[in-house]
Amino acid sequence: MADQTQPAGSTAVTDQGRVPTVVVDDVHVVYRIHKGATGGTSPVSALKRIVSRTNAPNITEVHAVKGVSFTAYQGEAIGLIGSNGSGKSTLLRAIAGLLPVDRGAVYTMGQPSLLGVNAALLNDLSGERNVVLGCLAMGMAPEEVKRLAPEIIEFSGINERGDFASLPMRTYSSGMGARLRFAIAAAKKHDVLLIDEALATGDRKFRRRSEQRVRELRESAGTVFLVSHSLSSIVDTCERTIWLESGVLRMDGPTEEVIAAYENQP
Ligand SMILES: Nc1ncnc2c1ncn2[C@@H]1O[C@H](COP(=O)(O)OP(=O)(O)OP(=O)(O)O)[C@@H](O)[C@H]1O
Repeated sequence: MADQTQPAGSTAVTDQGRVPTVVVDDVHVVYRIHKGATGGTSPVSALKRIVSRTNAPNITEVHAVKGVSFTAYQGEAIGLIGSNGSGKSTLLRAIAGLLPVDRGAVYTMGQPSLLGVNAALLNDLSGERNVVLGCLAMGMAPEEVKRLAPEIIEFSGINERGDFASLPMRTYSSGMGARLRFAIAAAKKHDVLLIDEALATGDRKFRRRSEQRVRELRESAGTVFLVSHSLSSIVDTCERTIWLESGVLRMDGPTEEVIAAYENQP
């Protein structure tokens, strides 16, 4: 959701001259899972319910994010940590505007870009074609795409073991696909870039390159969020970290302090 209280392009400067890019205000996200009275949501069970006129499906609720609030500023890289199922990916998707919030609100500068390992590229098209489509979809001009495409392919490293850029993406390993997705998204300057585990999928050499790129994106005044189970990636990339547990914000502060508390929990 875009900030409706600020006209586009305005820079409300608060808190010692820092420019806020994302304001998360008491956000709750609830997933509603439809469980059929006769078991399941398949067309077969739905038809059985219709024919037998049994009750509408039961709905189970999962309250994945519970009242989270924080403000992110321009130039910050913020790590999101927490155990499995603590709500990290859900919060990122809510910031990206891909999930509706149940209560509270998210205000962002521009449209945040979510870079996940599942970001959509077309498997039947070559890496090269996906680079072009991905860049056009991010709003780049065709000349800019033409200029940047070789750099993106090189950054992704997919051609290190042969000419994979001209082969369909379905021939890529999952790591190669993730690297290409990262390379495409990182080619553009984003006001707010959300990265979900993408760095963890590359090999060591690629990880170093991508961490360097995250630093550059930060320096070009964007805000970067990084969800990762690799605490070393978070330490190397982020100076601020938010720790979520069971959907609740447990701690928000300098990375070393938050990671020390996370590692020392009983
Ligand atoms: N599409 C969905 N439908 C229903 N419940 C979901 C869905 N996605 C996530 N959940 C639930 O929401 C909660 C938070 O999940 P989420 O994926 O945000 O956690 P996470 O911290 O990113 O986990 P992980 O570290 O394992 O990736 C979990 O209880 C999960 O079961």
